[in-house]
Amino acid sequence: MAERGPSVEFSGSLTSSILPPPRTRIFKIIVIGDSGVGKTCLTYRFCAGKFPEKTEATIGVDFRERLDEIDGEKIKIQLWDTAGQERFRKSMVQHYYRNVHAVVFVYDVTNAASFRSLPAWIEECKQHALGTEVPRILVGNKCDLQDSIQVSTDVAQQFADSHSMPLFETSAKSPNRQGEGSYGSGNSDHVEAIFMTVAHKLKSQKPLVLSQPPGGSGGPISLSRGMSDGGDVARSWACSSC
Ligand SMILES: Nc1nc2c(ncn2[C@@H]2O[C@H](COP(=O)(O)OP(=O)(O)OP(=O)(O)O)[C@@H](O)[C@H]2O)c(=O)[nH]1
Repeated sequence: MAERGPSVEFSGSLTSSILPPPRTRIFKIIVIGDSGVGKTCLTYRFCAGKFPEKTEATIGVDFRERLDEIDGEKIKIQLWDTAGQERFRKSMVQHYYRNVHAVVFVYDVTNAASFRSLPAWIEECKQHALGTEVPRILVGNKCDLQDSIQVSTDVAQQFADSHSMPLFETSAKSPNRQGEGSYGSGNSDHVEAIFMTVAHKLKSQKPLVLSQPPGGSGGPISLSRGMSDGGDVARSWACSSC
């Protein structure tokens, strides 16, 4: 009869010193819309906490990241600031759409053409196999320019409803006008709250989708299927915190 070897019991503290530290989940959120609507400024505002002094047209894509703790879990919110100009997008476009967790469509409330372009941006997402299971939101930027508004909240809301997206109106430049939180008669949302709402939404979807070991971007990235709900996620969520 074979002898049993010594049994080893791990105490809680020993276990925790042996197990690798928990991985940091990464949420990849792409920000798309016409050139000049303020994608760079919005992503900069969220990641750096301020409005950039000067911006230039994005070429290809820029990444901005922010590490947050949501319900006790470290989450890396990775914003992909994509070029609005066609000539700066071409070679990169397929990279934007790989392993995307959420999409932020941006238009400029003072530029009706940027609003009319939205169906084309939605179509581009569709062509890259991004379905409605991937949470999408609509952001009307530059609400600080109250005298130049060309896209009313009503019209934007109808569009958002017809595409099952929550609508947020904001300003990357002065997101809450010294804390008043509103422009004119409408409400405007903080840039911070908008992206955090997306992150909370993603966090509430169970499976690990894209993860990276702690300690930076050098390590391997592992992938697994996400979006357990199966149903039409975009239809079922809205901003609760703004
Ligand atoms: N008043 C005002 N101006 C803004 C706001 N957001 C951006 N801008 C200005 O709009 C211009 C374009 O902003 P960007 O963030 O570079 O626009 P973009 O969408 O990233 O443009 P591309 O990189 O070409 O796709 C800049 O001059 C910004 O200063 C805002 O909330 N209010």
